[in-house]
Amino acid sequence: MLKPLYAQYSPRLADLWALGKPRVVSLIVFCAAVGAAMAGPSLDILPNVLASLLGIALVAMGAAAVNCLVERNRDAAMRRTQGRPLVRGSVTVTDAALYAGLLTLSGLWLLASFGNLLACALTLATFFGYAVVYTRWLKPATPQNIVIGGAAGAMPPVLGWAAVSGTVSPEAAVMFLLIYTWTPPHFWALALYRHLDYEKAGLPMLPVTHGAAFTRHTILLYSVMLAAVCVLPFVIGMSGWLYLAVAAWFNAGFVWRSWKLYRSGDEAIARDLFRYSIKYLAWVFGALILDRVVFAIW
Ligand code: HEM
Ligand SMILES: CC(C)=CCC/C(C)=C/CC/C(C)=C/COP(=O)(O)OP(=O)(O)O
Repeated sequence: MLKPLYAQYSPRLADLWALGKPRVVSLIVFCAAVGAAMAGPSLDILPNVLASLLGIALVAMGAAAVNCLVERNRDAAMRRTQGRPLVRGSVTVTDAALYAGLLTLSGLWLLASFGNLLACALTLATFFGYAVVYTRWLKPATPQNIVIGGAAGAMPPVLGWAAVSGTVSPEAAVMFLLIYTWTPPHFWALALYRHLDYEKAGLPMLPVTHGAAFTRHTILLYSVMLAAVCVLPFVIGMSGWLYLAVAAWFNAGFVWRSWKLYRSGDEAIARDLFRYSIKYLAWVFGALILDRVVFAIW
């Protein structure tokens, strides 16, 4: 006897969870939370802020699931992504589409109901920027994909700020610039030691189109630009000396690793820089909050 279709196939929760790229999204939500905290919310709107952050998390996971859906054939060609649920067939295309739709719509509903329309509209635009513009058009079209598409990834603190204040401000723009300048070296470090994957998938990433030496040089230039951008929160009076000290320490580590990579081209150094880039962003955004809290208590 044939079993009903759903008895033969049932997506495991762990597979659906993986589709939303939870580790990347956790840092995205942390940056959104810092953006929200920097806007100075009063305690009585805390439930609204938490609901808005949950909304941002759900839309970001929805966007990641759409990315996995659109890229399932490219993912099958790359070692790093071969184990993804849609490649293994542990989640069907229909289920992934329904899941992505459910996450995105419930996230947008939370933002519209407990945040405000500006935060909801900006989050929808960010979803479109990553899931459609970057994934569908930019990624296969140009080695500048990450530079242009990075604008979507840089939005989370702006979304957090907008959810609290209902506006966008120079402070939010500075936090945007931090992630925007950080994204290319974050990604190109990984692309350097995964260039064979990208070649196989036919994606025009910088190390594939312009070679490793050019990519290493560009990473170094971006890391110097990033160090300059990192001073901006202090310059515009948004943060104090504590932020500046932590940012200076982590920027020194970033430029030092980029310099070593530029000089040697060793793949182990590229791996180290990629891992460090994640720690870097968490600490620099953490320092924005730490600085605020310490000086409020002082
Ligand atoms: C369009 C911009 C971005 C690109 C192209 C990009 C690319 C990547 C890639 C290819 C990976 C490896 C993922 C894996 O091994 O499965 C990765 C990992 C990661 N990215 Fe990004 N990234 C971008 C933006 C961001 C942003 C904005 C954040 C956070 C604010 C972020 C945080 C992370 C984290 C935390 C990981 C590690 C995930 C893990 O350990 O599994 N990325 N990124
Ligand atoms: C709030 C909101 C809607 C945010 C959306 C922005 C977002 C999810 C950015 C994530 C960036 C990311 C996972 C890049 C991975 O690059 P890739 O997709 O090229 O990597 P892959 O090869 O691992 O798929």
